[in-house]
Amino acid sequence: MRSRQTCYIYHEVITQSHHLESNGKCRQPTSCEMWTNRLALLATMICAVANVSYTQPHSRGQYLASVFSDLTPAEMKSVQSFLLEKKDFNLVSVVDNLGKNSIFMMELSLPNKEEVLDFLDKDGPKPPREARVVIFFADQAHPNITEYIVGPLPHPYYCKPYTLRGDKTLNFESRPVPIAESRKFSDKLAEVGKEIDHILLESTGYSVNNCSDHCITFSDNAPRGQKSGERRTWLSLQKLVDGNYIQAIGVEILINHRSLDSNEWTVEKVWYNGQYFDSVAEFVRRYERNELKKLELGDDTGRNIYSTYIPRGEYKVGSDIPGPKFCASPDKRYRVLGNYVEYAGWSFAFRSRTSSGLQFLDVKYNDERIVYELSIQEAISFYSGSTPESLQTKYLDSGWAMGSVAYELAKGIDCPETSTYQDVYHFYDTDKPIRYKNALCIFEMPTGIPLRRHYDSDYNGGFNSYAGLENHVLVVRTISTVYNYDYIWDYVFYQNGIVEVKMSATGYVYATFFTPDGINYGNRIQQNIIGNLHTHLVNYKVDLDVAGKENSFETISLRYENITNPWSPGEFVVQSKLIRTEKNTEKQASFRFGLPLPRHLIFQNPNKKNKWGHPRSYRIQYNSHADSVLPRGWKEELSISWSRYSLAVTRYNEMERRSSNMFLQGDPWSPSLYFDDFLKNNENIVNKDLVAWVTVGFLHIPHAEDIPNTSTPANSVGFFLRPYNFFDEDPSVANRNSIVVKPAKSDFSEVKIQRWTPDVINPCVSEETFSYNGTYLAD
Ligand SMILES: Cn1cnc(CC=O)c1
Ligand SMILES: [Ca+2]
Ligand SMILES: [Ca+2]
Ligand SMILES: [Cu+2]
Repeated sequence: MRSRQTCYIYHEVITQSHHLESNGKCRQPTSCEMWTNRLALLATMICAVANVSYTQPHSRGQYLASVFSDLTPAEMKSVQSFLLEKKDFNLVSVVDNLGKNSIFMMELSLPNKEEVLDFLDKDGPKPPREARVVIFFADQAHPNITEYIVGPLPHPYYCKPYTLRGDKTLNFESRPVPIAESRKFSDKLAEVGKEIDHILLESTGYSVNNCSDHCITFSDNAPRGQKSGERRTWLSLQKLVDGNYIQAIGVEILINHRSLDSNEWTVEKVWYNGQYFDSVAEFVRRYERNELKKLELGDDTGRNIYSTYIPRGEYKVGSDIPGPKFCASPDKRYRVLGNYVEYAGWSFAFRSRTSSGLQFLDVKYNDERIVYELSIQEAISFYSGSTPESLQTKYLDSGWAMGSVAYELAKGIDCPETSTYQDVYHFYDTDKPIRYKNALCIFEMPTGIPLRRHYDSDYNGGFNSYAGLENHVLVVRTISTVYNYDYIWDYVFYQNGIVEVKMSATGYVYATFFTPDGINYGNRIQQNIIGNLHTHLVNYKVDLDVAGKENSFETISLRYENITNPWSPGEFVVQSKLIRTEKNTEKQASFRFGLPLPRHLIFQNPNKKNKWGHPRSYRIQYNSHADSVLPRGWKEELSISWSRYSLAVTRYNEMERRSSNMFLQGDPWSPSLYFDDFLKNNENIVNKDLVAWVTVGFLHIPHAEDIPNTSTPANSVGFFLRPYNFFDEDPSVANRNSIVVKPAKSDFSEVKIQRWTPDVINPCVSEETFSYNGTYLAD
């Protein structure tokens, strides 16, 4: 019997037998229990025949959310076995096989939204589970990358070409660099090292071969060339010490690795101390003849500490005492059932998409859907510099396995110890599913600022009342480490219907060797190091379904008006007036990046009104400080055309599931996905299923304090989804944690405290009961 496989037959039969209410509770307890027992037995038997073990979903919500759950390791293995049996595919292991056919990646392929909604909302059939599989066919007359849909899971019998990218083909050179290819970079460097190690040793004290504790490593950059079809990568040589990313030694090498036979790879250029050479031989010859400006880094004993975490210096007040810790009661106020979460009014499903990262689905508040999908699409960092690598670097991180590099979270540092941690499985550049232990955390926390409060003074040293509500939020977090950088992805669910989406950047900056003109592109952040200017941009897909799928989009701006003062004739009053503008088409609803946005951006259902007659709406509010990274249409810019807009609103289209993909990094010049095409037909967006494509980011000019790491404070960007006349009042009024205090005696010697939760004394709740005085009289 296969392990960890979920079989939901029982639940489906139960649901369809109408013994369950839509909330998953038994309608007629006695007969339901009887059915439950009988069907559980039946289900166990059916599942056993189907060779899968039976797991009972705990709630209807969990059962429904399973339509979005990532592939299980068992499903991945069954897809792999099914494909390996296809003789015409001729698949072999990814290990050490540049020129062979192999499975590169697989992940869940979501069913169409229509089908999913039918299942979620109308008791329709559960759509079959399918995998999207990326295969590198290297061993062909025309090597190609082909994507397939394999299903139904867990026992696949079909394999169909993936058609959701339309007719755009994938250029073979656009494939991400697999580990097997990356290892060949090391081999090539070792080969080059044989010719240049004596120079490296003399110049830097470090070498590639026979180097003991003075070894050289490298970072490879991208894009890998200047035009479509190229695979030419600059390697920047660095000291192999902790924090090698900020330990460049002033040597960069350009490798042409287009051939699938690494013996045919060539070194096309060498850059050394600001000078270019056309070959390794030319470099060695000119060095030996003293025809170049030599590097002299000298003895670096004790000088590498800057890139480490080893404490140095001292605070005024000693920090050798452990700091306060996060404390939570063991009775959690949220429920995590597989990929389904419930918290306060919220419920949602989530998954950790291998290709691009976290994706939230079917996000509901009080059982009403607000967002169908909220997901990361792409994270980029485009650089400037004076060294060949830095002026070339334009990273599109989904080309660097952004979704699959969410590693183990450290309890108490990356997330509170008391969080719920989940393992995540990926099948990416591997021959078997890989478990990423504790790669995702979910926790509730107090924000340390009230959600709302009011102190009602009597303006005479006392008060009429005090009332407040503590602000607790639920956070779902993963952290992707894309080589040097660590991106912390937070999704924060507030009790008042707000969702905050936030990316915080930390980790090592990407830094290059100091050259005098480097100062035009960054700050000198160590003796030999420039921190190069770059812009981080993140694109998100937000498929809001506000009070239904049929939505419209409106902006609100302010305009000054100059009117006659009605109560003082002859006087004029200047004030702001609301300008509400409904945007009718996709082009009207796309806003140039870098230009100020209208004050409010509102998604609404014009046919559903709140109690006060306003269309029920959600608003997107930005926290972003970036400008564009390249002129429109310039070469690599074509691959990030989503970055032309801080917001683009499109009509939902099943063919427009994502704005980016893992192949654009490899060929940004003739992109296999061109976001601007989504807007080309300029569809009408009034009363339609709408999708918002949100771009946020920040300019980063690394400075001395980015050593050793970029720190999270002040390096966060994101946006809020906030209710805007969606409710009739703040829905956090349902929260029972409110506290109201009123004087019980006119001399304030006693107060009356009103509360709706027990006043518990417990170190994780509080160390003393709540008390309040309220007066502000002099002692
Ligand atoms: C190699 N690489 C790709 N992306 C990064 C993060 C940003 O600089 C690094
Ligand atoms: Ca369109
Ligand atoms: Ca929508
Ligand atoms: Cu940065």
